[in-house]
Amino acid sequence: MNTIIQTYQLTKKFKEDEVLKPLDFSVKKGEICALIGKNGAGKSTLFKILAGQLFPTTGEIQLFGKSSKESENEKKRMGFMIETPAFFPDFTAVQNLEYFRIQRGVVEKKRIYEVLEIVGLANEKKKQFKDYSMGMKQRLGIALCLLSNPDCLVLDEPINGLDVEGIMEIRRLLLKLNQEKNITIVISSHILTELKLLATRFVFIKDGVIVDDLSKEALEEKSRKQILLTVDDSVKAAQLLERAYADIQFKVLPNQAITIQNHVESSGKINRLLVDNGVMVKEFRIEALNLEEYFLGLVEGNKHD
Ligand SMILES: Nc1ncnc2c1ncn2[C@@H]1O[C@H](COP(=O)(O)OP(=O)(O)OP(=O)(O)O)[C@@H](O)[C@H]1O
Repeated sequence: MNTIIQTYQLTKKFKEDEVLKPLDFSVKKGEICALIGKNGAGKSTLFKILAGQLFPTTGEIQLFGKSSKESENEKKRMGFMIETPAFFPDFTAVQNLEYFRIQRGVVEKKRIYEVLEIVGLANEKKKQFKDYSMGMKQRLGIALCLLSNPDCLVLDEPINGLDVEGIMEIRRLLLKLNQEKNITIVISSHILTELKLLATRFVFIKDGVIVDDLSKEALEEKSRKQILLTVDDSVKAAQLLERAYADIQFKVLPNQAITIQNHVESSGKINRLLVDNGVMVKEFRIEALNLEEYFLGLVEGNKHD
């Protein structure tokens, strides 16, 4: 069974507010799948539904090929960190994990020492949770997810608020879990540069809709180039572009400059479109696009600065 998570036409409404539109989201075994979207795009809502913390309004979820109604055993193969767990501030890592181990009644005590070893906290025997750095706290959260020996981890913004060192520690840990322990990972974050270093697949969500779904290679290929043009009337140029290409992704920059992230292969037609409609094109070139701009183009849509 290669598909670990699959949703079919999953929707979620809060009163009249449809925050997930019919969503087919899937994760395959071995992937590190990044879920990328702006605040409020629906990432946590999707994760909470997968974790069983929220009910979907409509739609279906399968975990490891079993429908959610019959997937009690499959749920145990998942580890979720959706909010930072409520650890006891005065407890050490071992005491905190022991509390949750007993509460969940899942595993032998020796697993606590194994997971602390995995997340690099095995030597922090005496330190209380309140004296941990943010990175250590997040790693303890991941250790808690690992207690039940899951095959798949779902982590909602695990690197939020961490400094560079903390982020690197989490990256190393997640890569180790994926590559050495064969754990599939789903991760959301706003730190795009970090996701690029980590993820093998990129799913972009905007207003509850998946707007793109790319492998690492496809993302690199797709985001390689953009058109940069300078015109005498960027507002008119923007209107012409929108009218000619419904799905065009572009940004209007200061000084009458515009960058266009897709339709790069139609650069000649775009130039002619503008000129034929009375826009003076002062500069027109194709340049390399960095990945951040591609990410932002997708999750923000056309942006007029
Ligand atoms: N319990 C709730 N009741 C009503 N609206 C909610 C509830 N939970 C989330 N929402 C709304 O659903 C939308 C999606 O929220 P969600 O937390 O899933 O976004 P997100 O992509 O995780 O954002 P962020 O990056 O800020 O965490 C938002 O408009 C939010 O206000």
